Amino acid sequence: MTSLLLPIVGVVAAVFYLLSCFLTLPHDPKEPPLIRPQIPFIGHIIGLLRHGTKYYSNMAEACKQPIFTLGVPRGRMYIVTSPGLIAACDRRSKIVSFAPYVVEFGKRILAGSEHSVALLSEDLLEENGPHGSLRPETMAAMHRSLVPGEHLDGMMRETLKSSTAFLESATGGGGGGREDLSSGVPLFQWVRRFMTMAGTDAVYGAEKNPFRDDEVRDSFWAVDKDFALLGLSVWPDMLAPEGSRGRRRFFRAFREYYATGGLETASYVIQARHEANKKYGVSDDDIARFDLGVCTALLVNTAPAVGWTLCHAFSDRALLNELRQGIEAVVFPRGKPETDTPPDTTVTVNIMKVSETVPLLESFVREVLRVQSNSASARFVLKDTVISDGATGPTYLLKKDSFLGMPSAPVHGDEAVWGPTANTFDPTRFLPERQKERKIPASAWRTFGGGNALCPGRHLALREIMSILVIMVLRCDIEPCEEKGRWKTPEKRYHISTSILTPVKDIQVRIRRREELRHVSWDFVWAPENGES
Ligand code: HEM
Repeated sequence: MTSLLLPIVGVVAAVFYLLSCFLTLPHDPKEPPLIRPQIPFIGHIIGLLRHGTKYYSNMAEACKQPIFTLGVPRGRMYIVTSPGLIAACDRRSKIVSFAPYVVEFGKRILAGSEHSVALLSEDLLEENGPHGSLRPETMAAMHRSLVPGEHLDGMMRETLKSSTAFLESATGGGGGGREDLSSGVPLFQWVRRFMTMAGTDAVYGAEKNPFRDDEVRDSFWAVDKDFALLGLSVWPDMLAPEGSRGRRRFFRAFREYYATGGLETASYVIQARHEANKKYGVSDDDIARFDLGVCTALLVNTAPAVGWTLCHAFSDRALLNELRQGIEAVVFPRGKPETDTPPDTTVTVNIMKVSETVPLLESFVREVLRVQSNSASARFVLKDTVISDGATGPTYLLKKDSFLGMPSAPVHGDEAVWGPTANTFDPTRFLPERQKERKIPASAWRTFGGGNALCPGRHLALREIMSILVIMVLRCDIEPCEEKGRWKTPEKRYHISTSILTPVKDIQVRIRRREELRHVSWDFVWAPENGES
């Protein structure tokens, strides 16, 4: 019997050895420690397919390393969880680069022409500087147009015009409103509807915004729904028919937008991007395709972020009261108008002033984004490089052609960084006075990523979220239809296209105007106090 078993064991060992030579790349002891999967070779892939980006958190929790290597067939993935090493990667962001993902996105999701993909692939290491190739030039244009200042203020005015028009007609001026929100709406879906319009009106100009056509709006969200399948780039019409059709409809709408003078009514960010694209010879057809990328960045995170913000605010009575009191102290310096005030009394609310005067608003929104963020900050190592945590920390070799991820969830839940309350929701965490208590490294708040891929839309996103929060807290009450009005934290769905998660099942809520302020008409504006823009 033993004589029979020995050759079998020998053959199995030889096959295993050959497979491991073929499937796994050699691991240098100078690289981050290797975490072997429970199922040889493919265990990490199965884990990622089953758990999505949550798998990084599971592995980080299990191995408790500041950086580690996951071996996958013919490749390696480095996962970074310590803020010091994240900062080191961000400082090398031309080598530990986001650019290859933009090329893949351009190829697979935007279905760009060979010419435009070649343009995106030029000078990946950015050796020719910020004006030497298409991607850095376009990103420079976006950062320039989305920093706080007159262009951003202009976009905020459009956002408010669009969202308040929707909310006014939905929740009604004085009366019930166009929609019967008091009998229940799915909160995240409802928010997504008006945030889609508000965001795209601000960026493309309300007059010719292609999203004014419901079919274009639905087409965009069909693409988002089929994002992973479209990303496979294999028979999109068969595997993702809705997304593929939606993509064609979207491209057609944006070609028409530019052909009919849309650029003249667009915001500065679209004009600046257009100029950069034209400088490098991107065709009109590809410019329309690139706009699918703009809309994805603009909408897929901001809409669920507003949904979560409303959930957190309205599910905690004490917090809601504190937010209301803070906002009302700015809006009604002489006290709330009496209920017998004439019904046409209009109160003008400068949201910019409110958000500057009530620091709890921004602190609260940042905390919502901390707990609901699941960004991956995916990178590709373009050259062998060595990183270390500070001047004296251990060093790690990162090998060329490896994937590197800096997932936000493990850093956002790290007690060594945030203290013992890391895993609880604390709306005051980001208040300026609390920041003095505990020094949080800038690289520990990863909601908007970092390095040269840092989200250029972060100021716009924060302002949009705070504005909707102020409007809803002042005007409305929201309560779930089920569970006798009690809020229940919904289970979250992990996506590959978004950093902010969405609920697996939407929350059915009743939205009503606040009874005691039913007689007030509101005018929400965004205006710098010095009136410069
Ligand atoms: C709550 C809302 C938002 C969140 C959580 C968010 C988050 C992110 C994250 C995590 C990244 C990748 C950064 C990295 O890998 O290090 C990113 C990139 C980007 N975001 Fe945002 N974002 C939001 C809203 C916006 C908005 C409103 C815009 C406006 C257009 C925008 C435009 C972009 C662009 C263009 C990039 C790509 C940057 C590059 O290629 O270098 N985002 N965002």
